[in-house]
Amino acid sequence: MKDLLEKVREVSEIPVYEKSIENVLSSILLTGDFWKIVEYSEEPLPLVADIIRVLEKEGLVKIEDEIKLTEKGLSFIKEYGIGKKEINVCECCEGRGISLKNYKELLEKFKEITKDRPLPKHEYDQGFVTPECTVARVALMNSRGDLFNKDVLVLGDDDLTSIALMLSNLPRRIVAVDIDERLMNFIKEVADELKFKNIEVITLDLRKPLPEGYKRSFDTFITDPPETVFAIKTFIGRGISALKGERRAGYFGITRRESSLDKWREIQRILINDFNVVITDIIKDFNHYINWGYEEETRAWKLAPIKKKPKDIWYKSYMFRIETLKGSKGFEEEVEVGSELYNDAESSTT
Ligand SMILES: NCCCCN(CCCN)CCCN
Repeated sequence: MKDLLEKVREVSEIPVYEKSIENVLSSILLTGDFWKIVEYSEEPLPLVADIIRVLEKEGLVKIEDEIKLTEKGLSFIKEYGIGKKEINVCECCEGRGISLKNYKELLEKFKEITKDRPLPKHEYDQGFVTPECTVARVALMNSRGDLFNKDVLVLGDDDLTSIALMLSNLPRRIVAVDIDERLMNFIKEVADELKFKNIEVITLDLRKPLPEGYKRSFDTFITDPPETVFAIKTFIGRGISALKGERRAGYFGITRRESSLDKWREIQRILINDFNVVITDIIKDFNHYINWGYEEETRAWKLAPIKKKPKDIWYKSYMFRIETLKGSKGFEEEVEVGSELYNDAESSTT
């Protein structure tokens, strides 16, 4: 295992541990599909690709139309006592811990209204979640008392969370921010259809601080950012600077597909030390992303050992909920970045 570790370290910029290799091997025991191996391993995609290449060079796996252990690989896992990955996700709530029993009608209406929604655009790292996820976000936020008669800010809305919020009629006011004209027009049209008055749809460049009128003006924000440190600061930091004061809530998705645990620790340090907020929830695989269609244009495709598009959902993210307390503060500086907003060593689907 030690020399395997060394060989992966030689080729990968991402921190590698014995556990990383163990996670990949135990996932290969479960599936030969590359995208599902990435999902079950919970390691960043580029690292999984590096590990599989080293395993192949060492004769432990063979790569044909799927990824399989060789005889040598099977004796290796026996020697190290590596077991098959076990998935125990609740069939009823898909692991979210949120029941949609009060939202059945809203879910059907949401599916109906969004059936010809704008499709994901590569340039903005778009990839929307299933309707069940979007509606579960409303159910989650409402169960925490963060929606009824509250002012809610949606930073980036290819998931059309603002439409589910309008259908719920819970918030007092909604502001949806996006850089993509197609999404803004779509949301505006739906607001007109629903005769929903209390929504504002605007474009902001989140690399700049929020305009005065949006600072300290909301009770709740939700965002689903790319996961470079810059994006965490601009999307989540701006969201926190938009909150009115103490004991307000923020929600955002953080994935394992494009963020190692080392980056997770850095993100959590920024939340605790820079933004001085408290993390109240981290819900594994709350968000399930529908395959976005532009896979072949991404780094992930170049790294994938088998050039087959993903069959089912493999990209998921954890839902974080934070609350502000005394001394919490957002991010008010300007950032001068271009593609570094979307790309770092661990990202691959942007
Ligand atoms: N590039 C395709 C996948 C993008 C996922 N990220 C943006 C999702 C916007 N709804 C979110 C990653 C988790 N923060």
